[in-house]
Amino acid sequence: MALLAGRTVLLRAGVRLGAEAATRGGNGARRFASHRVLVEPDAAAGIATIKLKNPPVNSLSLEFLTELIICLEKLENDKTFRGIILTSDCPGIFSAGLDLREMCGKNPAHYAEYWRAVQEIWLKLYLSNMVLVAAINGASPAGGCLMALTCDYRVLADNPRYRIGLNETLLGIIAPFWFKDNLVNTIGHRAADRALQLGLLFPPTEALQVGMVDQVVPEDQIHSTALSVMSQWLAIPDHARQLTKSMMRKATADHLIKQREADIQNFVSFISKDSIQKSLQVYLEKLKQKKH
Ligand SMILES: CCCCCC/C=C/CC(=O)SCCNC(=O)CCNC(=O)[C@H](O)C(C)(C)COP(=O)(O)OP(=O)(O)OC[C@H]1O[C@@H](n2cnc3c(N)ncnc32)[C@H](O)[C@@H]1OP(=O)(O)O
Repeated sequence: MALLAGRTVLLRAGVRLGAEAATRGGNGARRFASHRVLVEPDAAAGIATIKLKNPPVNSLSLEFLTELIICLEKLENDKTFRGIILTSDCPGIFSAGLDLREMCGKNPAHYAEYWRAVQEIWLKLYLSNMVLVAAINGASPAGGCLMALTCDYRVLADNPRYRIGLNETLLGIIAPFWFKDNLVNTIGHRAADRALQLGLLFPPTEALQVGMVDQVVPEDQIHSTALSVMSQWLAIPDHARQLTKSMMRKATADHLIKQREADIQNFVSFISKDSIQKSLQVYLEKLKQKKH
């Protein structure tokens, strides 16, 4: 995949992305943005803040995931940056998780392409050499929670509506083994067993108690807290921290890498089942009717 600044690019995945915009930020650093992924660089500090902007709920569509993957590749390859703060530009929502419309009423080739992108974003985030701090400023169910779980540190804004967890069973679907592995590594086996089976979405106090997040702070302090955590982590020599991160995470990532194709086939056959399609459609319909 290649990104040509200022041009429209056609990606291997067949997703057409709009032109990349580049402007100068307040500190003179280059600010770049795709349609849905805003990047605010602070070159002097070596930190880039990624703001997810796919309204209304930052659902992870194929196009959105593709933009995010490209953005992470660019930052990973740019020696200026040693840390990323991952946050949302959509008020009250970090991310609603995978886009249910990508998993409903499509063909097997589409499901396979979509799932490969989901795997890719997880691997990119989970194995990033940079320090990743999630500044979770909104609700964060399922795939939204998974993205946060890939980070090295999670700060959650203190608002009871901002629930976080892997709620897949509530939709009649099953979190894949690598979602489970990531959760177990974060909160331990017993808590993950309970949380996954019940599809628990934890409000901030409980999320902190169970270890799903590392810190809960008033909403207006979320970015400053993320910055101060980042500076602690960046005080560690990169090579030592990176090798340690890799030692801690490699086995979990390899578990997926070794069976990526089988995992895709498993997803495609599961999601194509009539009963699963029906459950997802009913769930989507309920979401839509909630307002009326
Ligand atoms: C081996 C097989 C393995 C299969 C594993 C598959 C793994 C899947 C992991 C996932 O991530 S599945 C997605 C799970 N996500 C959710 O359950 C979240 C659902 N959404 C919500 O709970 C709420 O929307 C919210 C995030 C709490 C926000 O609430 P709010 O009241 O602010 O907004 P809404 O009115 O509910 O939604 C606005 C708008 O957005 C649509 N929408 C919400 N979530 C999604 C989504 N995940 N995908 C697609 N669209 C979504 C919602 O339908 C509304 O649409 P409308 O057209 O404006 O009515």
